Parts: sequence; C-alpha cells; structure tokens
Amino acid sequence: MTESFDAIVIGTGPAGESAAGRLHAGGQRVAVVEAELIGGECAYWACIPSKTLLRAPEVHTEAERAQGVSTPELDWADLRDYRDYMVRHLDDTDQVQGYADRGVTVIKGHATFTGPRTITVAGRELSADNIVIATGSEPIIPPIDGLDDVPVWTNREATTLTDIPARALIIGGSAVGVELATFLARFGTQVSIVQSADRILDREDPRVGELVAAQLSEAGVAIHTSRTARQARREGGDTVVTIDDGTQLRVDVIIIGAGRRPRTADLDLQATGITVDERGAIPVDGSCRAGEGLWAVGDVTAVMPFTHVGMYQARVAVDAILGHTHTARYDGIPRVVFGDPEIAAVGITAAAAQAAGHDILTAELDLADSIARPWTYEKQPRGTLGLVADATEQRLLGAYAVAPLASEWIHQAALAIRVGIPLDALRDQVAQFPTYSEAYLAAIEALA
Ligand SMILES: Cc1cc2nc3c(=O)[nH]c(=O)nc-3n(C[C@H](O)[C@H](O)[C@H](O)COP(=O)(O)OP(=O)(O)OC[C@H]3O[C@@H](n4cnc5c(N)ncnc54)[C@H](O)[C@@H]3O)c2cc1C
Ligand SMILES: NC(=O)c1ccc[n+]([C@@H]2O[C@H](COP(=O)([O-])OP(=O)(O)OC[C@H]3O[C@@H](n4cnc5c(N)ncnc54)[C@H](O)[C@@H]3O)[C@@H](O)[C@H]2O)c1
Repeated sequence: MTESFDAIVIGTGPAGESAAGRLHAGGQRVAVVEAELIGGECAYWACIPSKTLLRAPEVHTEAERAQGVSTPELDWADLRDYRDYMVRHLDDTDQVQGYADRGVTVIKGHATFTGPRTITVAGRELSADNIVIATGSEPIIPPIDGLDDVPVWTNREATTLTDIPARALIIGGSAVGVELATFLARFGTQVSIVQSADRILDREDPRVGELVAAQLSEAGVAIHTSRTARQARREGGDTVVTIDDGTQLRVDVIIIGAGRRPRTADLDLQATGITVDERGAIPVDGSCRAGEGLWAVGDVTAVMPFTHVGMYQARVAVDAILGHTHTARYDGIPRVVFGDPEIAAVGITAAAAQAAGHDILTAELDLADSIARPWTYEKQPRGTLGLVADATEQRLLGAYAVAPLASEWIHQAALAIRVGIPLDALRDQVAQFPTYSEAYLAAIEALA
C-alpha cells in the first residue's frame, strides 16, 4: 500500500532539515527519509566537527599573538571529547524522536524513485504532491595507484579522528585542505599538501592563494602546487607517496580533500524524468524546482555547496511549494575558509569581473598600514582586504579578506554587493573605532 504525504524530503542534512521544518511549519504532512544520520554530513563529519576542532588552535594562536598573556596549552583529549559531544557521538536518537514528537514521519533507509513522485524506502512505498531531494554530496577520490593499500581518510575519518597523526599528506588545497592543514599543523602534524591547481584556493583571487600559502608555510605546511599524487605504497610502517615530479613523501596517512560530487547515482532518477548534468548535479530553476512537484536543494544541486546556501535554497523551494514563488539570488553570499587568520570572500574576482565586461577598479589594503585594530589585536599585526568595483556603476562587485575575524566583517561587503549600495554611500558610512570594519572606508578611498 502506498502511504501518501503532502511532502517528502529525501536527505536530512542542513538543506533537507531546513526544508522539512519549514514545510511542517507551513502546515504540510511531511515525511523525511534518511539513509544515515539526521543532520547529514554537516552535523557529523564536516562543518560542525571541523569548526569545533579549529577553535582550540585558534585560541592558542590568538594567545601567542596577543601581548600580555601566557599561551595556554592545547589539550587534545579534552578537545576530542568536546568534538564527540558536538557530533552527538554519531547518535541521532534525539533528532528522530524530535521529529516524531512534532508529528513528522521519519523513515530510516535509502530512498529510490519508483515514479515521478513515488519512492521506495525500507520496504515501504511513499508518494507526495511534492518531493524535495536533498541528498548532498560525497567525496571525489582521485585515481592514485595503490590507494587501497594505504591508510586513507576522507573528511569523515579526518573530522572524527581519535589520534593526531605525526605526518599527513593532504590531496587538494581548497577549503577542506586548508582547514585540515591549519588544524593538524597546530597540533604538531607534519603536513604536506599536493594541489593540482597552480595555487591554493584556486577559485578565489590569486592574491588570496598567495596570502594563504604564505600563512600555511609559516605554520610549517609544505605545499606542492601544480602537482598530483601518482602512486602510494606501504613501506614498513610508512606510506610512501610519489607525486608527478618524482618527489617521494613519507607519511602516516593520506587525507582526501579533492572536491565532492552530488549524491545522485543511486536514486533511480530516471523514474522522475530528471536528467543530471555532467557533474551528477540536479538542474534546478530559480525557485529550486527540478520538475513537476520535484525540488532539489543543497549540495545535490552543486550551485554553491555550502550549508548556508543549502538552507537558503530550502527557504526558496518551500516558499514556492507554499505558493510564494521567488527567485534565488546567489550574489553576495560569503565564502569563508576557517584558516589562521580567517579567509573570507564574496562576489566575483577581478578576473571574473573583467571577463564579464566590467570596467573595474581594484584596491588592496594592508590593514596594519591603514587602521588601528590590527595593532590593538595582536603584537605582529596582519591582515589584507581586497576590493573590486565597477567604475561606471560605482558599486562593489567583490571582496576578499585574509585577516582575523574576517568571517564576521565580510558580511558588510556581502550586503553591499547584494543590495548594490553605491560606493558614495559606503564612503559616507562610519564604522566603530577601532575595528577591522574600518578597513572598508580605507579600501574604498583607495579605489578612487
Ligand atoms: C570537512 C568539511 C567542512 C565543511 N565546512 C563547512 C562550513 O564550515 N560551512 C559551510 O557552509 N559548509 C561547509 N561544508 C560544506 C557542507 O558540509 C555542505 O555544503 C552541506 O553539508 C550540504 O548540505 P546538504 O543538506 O545539501 O547535504 P548533506 O549534509 O550531505 O546531507 C545529505 C543527507 O542525505 C542523505 N541521503 C543521501 N542519499 C540518500 C537517499 N537516497 N535516501 C535517503 N537519504 C539519503 C545522507 O545520508 C545525508 O544525511 C564543509 C564540508 C566539508 C567536507
Ligand atoms: N568553510 C567552509 O565553508 C567549507 C569548509 C570545507 C569544505 N567546504 C565545502 O566542501 C566542499 C569540498 O571541499 P574541497 O576542498 O574538498 O573541494 P573543492 O572543490 O573546494 O576543492 C578541491 C581542490 O582539490 C584540488 N584537486 C582536485 N583533484 C586533485 C588531485 N587529484 N590532486 C590534487 N589536488 C586536486 C582542486 O584543485 C581544488 O583546489 C566544497 O564545496 C567546499 O566549499 C566548505
């Protein structure tokens, strides 16, 4: 017998949970289907554990860099326990009960489509007027000979680690690679990164890559850009990795941070009429609609694979389901990598702006030369803010900041880009003294 609902949400990562909560609040009879744990990748093996693990080394560095305070000791056992608490000991019993208490049906199991709006899961057949697909993404494992014979961690093993490895090779030098390298290097791991692109964080402005490479090198991380790992083998207790310039790296573990692919392969999407793109992503329109009564939100769309974007897409899709259709906009969405210091960017790079035909103005500011806050914050002041603006329209197109607390103050640029605040208005804006936010005025004046 087919069980009918108003809406079914497949996958309960941040995007799916957000959709389910909003649908339920909108008065819909909702079923959620989850193959693993309610909360998804973000809650157990990605955002939450990684940011929890990075906080202790961040405080440690802050203390080292501030005048008049002795540096506290890092306590791995204590941090590990707190990480375990933050990932709920990989137990979602309370989450399942929470949904049940609210009247949302939870079905644990792997869903596959049997028709345009019917699925089968755990031996049950369900149908709904609307189905939201929020199945997330999985790590891409690069082809390296011998990888099966040596210790390899994806983000899952890396974020639930119990012991700090002495030596690690990270494959990939973007968000996952930079954050894990920052954390491990601070706990004493000898870290190497092999990055196939010609710079770290290759999707950002080249200056960001330069600044981040310098900070990682200062922390003792060895970076091999324009390189890939070719072969891995066991030699005694060591893993020996050969990279494509012939260099051999001797490590204890290989950590994969080489990108992710949308999790669509085993959904039987052919039953729905949805055709995935070459990345395996589900194409969606402006309101995240993927077909008649079908919606896709989060990493599975590959639009911008971040938790905040997945939750925004859920908002947009559920609004449309509930009859308030509007179009998602992806400009002005921050992209933060929690390095040391933090790396934040928003909007487009100077190169992308030029390619799009903008007549651009750019400025880069060394914060220590321009504002007071870096000096009151740490004894070796640091930080950079870069801006790109349209000269004709006199508005901001993009910004990057590599500086303490950048994850917070990047939001001013985000809002300016999103709303199209004129440069004149930003020039007349007054920030509190002494804060990092004051950097915007100095950088905007430098644009002229
Ligand atoms: C190490 C790391 C750190 C990160 N840190 C950040 C960060 O700080 N900030 C940020 O914004 N982003 C971060 N991200 C990205 C973020 O984790 C993802 O963008 C986010 O988890 C995507 O959410 P989602 O709901 O789309 O999918 P997911 O979180 O992947 O959840 C999808 C869920 O669907 C379930 N599922 C899949 N297929 C089926 C099926 N057929 N049937 C039933 N259930 C199914 C899965 O079991 C899973 O629970 C990080 C990623 C990594 C790897
Ligand atoms: N703070 C955050 O918001 C945060 C943190 C971590 C991850 N994430 C998200 O999670 C996703 C996965 O992150 P990621 O860093 O794994 O992927 P990514 O797609 O952001 O970057 C992958 C990197 O690996 C490199 N690479 C690819 N194949 C390689 C190979 N064979 N050898 C060496 N290098 C190779 C690429 O050049 C690229 O720089 C991204 O969408 C990211 O935005 C977000």
